[in-house]
Amino acid sequence: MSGLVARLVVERGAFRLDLDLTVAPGEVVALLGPNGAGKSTALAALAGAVPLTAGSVRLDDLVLADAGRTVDPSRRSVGWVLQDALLFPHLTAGENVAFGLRARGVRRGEASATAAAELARLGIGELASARPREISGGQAQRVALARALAPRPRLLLLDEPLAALDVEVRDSVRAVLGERLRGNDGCTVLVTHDPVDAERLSDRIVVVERGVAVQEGTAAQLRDAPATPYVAAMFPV
Ligand SMILES: Nc1ncnc2c1ncn2[C@@H]1O[C@H](COP(=O)(O)OP(=O)(O)OP(=O)(O)O)[C@@H](O)[C@H]1O
Repeated sequence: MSGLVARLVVERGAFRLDLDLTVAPGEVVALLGPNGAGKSTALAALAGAVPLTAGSVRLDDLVLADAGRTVDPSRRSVGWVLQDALLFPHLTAGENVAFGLRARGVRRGEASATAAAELARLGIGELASARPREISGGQAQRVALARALAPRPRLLLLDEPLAALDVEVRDSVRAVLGERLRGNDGCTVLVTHDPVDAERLSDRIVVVERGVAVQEGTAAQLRDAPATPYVAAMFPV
């Protein structure tokens, strides 16, 4: 079966995450939940940055992780974007985007052409030669998204990618990201505590509270029949 099929069991002190997650190719699934629910832990486990206590992560035909084992990062087709762009300050925007492609063995000319095309898709083609200190926070986050998307990862992990942005900038980056995700054939998992991000960017929302999924569905389904007070508060009628 293609796509992501994961059972994530992670124990961190007193906290236990126990989450089943499947994402079809082309699908965007949002993990929505309050602080400390385990969303970032789930994403880090999918990325191989946190070991599984039990369970497994399978992406297409490859097992990326199971208890006590993760596949070498070079064999994982995974892109990860965090709240802060974390660009390399000494590289231009185009070089930042090309970096991941070069690391995968893509030749310099092809990597820079692909990087330029990806920056253009995210609406910042004119910034390819700019350095991170010359661009705004919203532009930097678009560069970080371009860097993750350019190698066409089979799995894209977005951890609160809009949370650090001002409201107006947030709306425009959300719109461009939504458009880009609609044309993406990989699996995407978006972590957010913002119901607007979840509703606008995902096909399906999984609500996580205290390490477990309490409900899943579209925003309309969650609004119609909220399973917990948190879901009711996030999706008022
Ligand atoms: N490095 C760590 N070591 C031990 N426990 C941790 C570590 N990181 C997170 N935790 C614990 O794991 C639990 C889940 O945290 P996590 O960051 O995954 O939640 P979250 O839903 O992403 O919340 P937030 O929105 O606040 O980031 C919390 O109880 C937290 O204290």
